[in-house]
Amino acid sequence: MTDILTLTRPDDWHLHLRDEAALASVLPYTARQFARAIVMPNLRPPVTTAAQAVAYRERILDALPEGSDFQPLMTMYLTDNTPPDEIKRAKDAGVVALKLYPAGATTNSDAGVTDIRKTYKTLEAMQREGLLFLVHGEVTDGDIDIFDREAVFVDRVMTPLRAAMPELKVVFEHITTKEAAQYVTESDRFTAATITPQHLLYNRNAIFTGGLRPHYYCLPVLKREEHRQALLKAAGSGLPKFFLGTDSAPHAAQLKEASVCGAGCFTAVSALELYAEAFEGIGALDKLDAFAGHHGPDFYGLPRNTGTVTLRREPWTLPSAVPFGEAQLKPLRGGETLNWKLI
Ligand SMILES: NC(=O)N[C@@H](CC(=O)O)C(=O)O
Ligand SMILES: [Zn+2]
Ligand SMILES: [Zn+2]
Repeated sequence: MTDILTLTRPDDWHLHLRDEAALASVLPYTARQFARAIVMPNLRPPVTTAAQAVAYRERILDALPEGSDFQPLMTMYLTDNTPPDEIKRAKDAGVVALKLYPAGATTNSDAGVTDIRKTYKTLEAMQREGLLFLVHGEVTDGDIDIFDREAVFVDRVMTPLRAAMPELKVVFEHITTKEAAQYVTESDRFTAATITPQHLLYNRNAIFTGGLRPHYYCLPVLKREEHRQALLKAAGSGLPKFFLGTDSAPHAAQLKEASVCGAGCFTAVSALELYAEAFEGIGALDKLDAFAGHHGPDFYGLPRNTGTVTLRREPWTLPSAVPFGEAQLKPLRGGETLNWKLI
């Protein structure tokens, strides 16, 4: 049995850092575990211009702990009205990707895209400039069952999008279904996917075990066990199309535990430990290094990190709550024992 895991210093290819006091509270956890992260733009108001992305990057760098060399990789929020010529400015500003939030799909998505065809001119500019397109892959029609929204997105949006924009690099973010895993597995080298720790570790029963558990509620929502098994197979396959993206999404505990609970699981405190548990569960610990440290930078066309991090088999108790500005934040699995520990 392996007791020490040495991994290439990893990156988080899907992360929510928020802003201001919340940003200052959560950033150190990610900066401790990861060298770089793709920072999601769904602030209020969203990050829709290159200038806003540059300003947000400055706020992140200012909030970093002394001596940290963590690097935020910036994204912009695509709207129906993002002008194609903003893409050149984004590229020059070092923005690496734009994010698709179908309007109304998830947390802070009200300014999102109402019909993807409205954005095709801008997507063409991205394809030309080599910016990536990151998609929250759920349709939002009220008549589609929430558990089917990702599978329907594959047919209604992904397939036509790929045909229209064949050389645009697309990351299908936080995939949750066997349909999405299969779609990405069978697609060409321009399509990849991130997978979260919660979708590898839990099926939808986790939301309802002994009562309603808001901290297991994220979007896309946890699915049936057969889907979790398909995600484990994809993550543990060694295929370079699948890589680590925590989707760590902090919401104050008082808002998670309210009559209407925001979507998002906060996993930044113990992300690598949670992935190690998931990979160990399927006997694929040897595949974690490439999933966490190689496939992401290779797909983004960025250098892999040098240096390593070490996980040790050592039981420890995850704090049940951590400060979040003036409020509190409850990590997924808080108060429970984890078997791996980042040292
Ligand atoms: N994943 C979530 O449930 N929530 C994310 C938004 C998102 O990634 O969809 C958030 O910003 O809170
Ligand atoms: Zn999302
Ligand atoms: Zn997210």
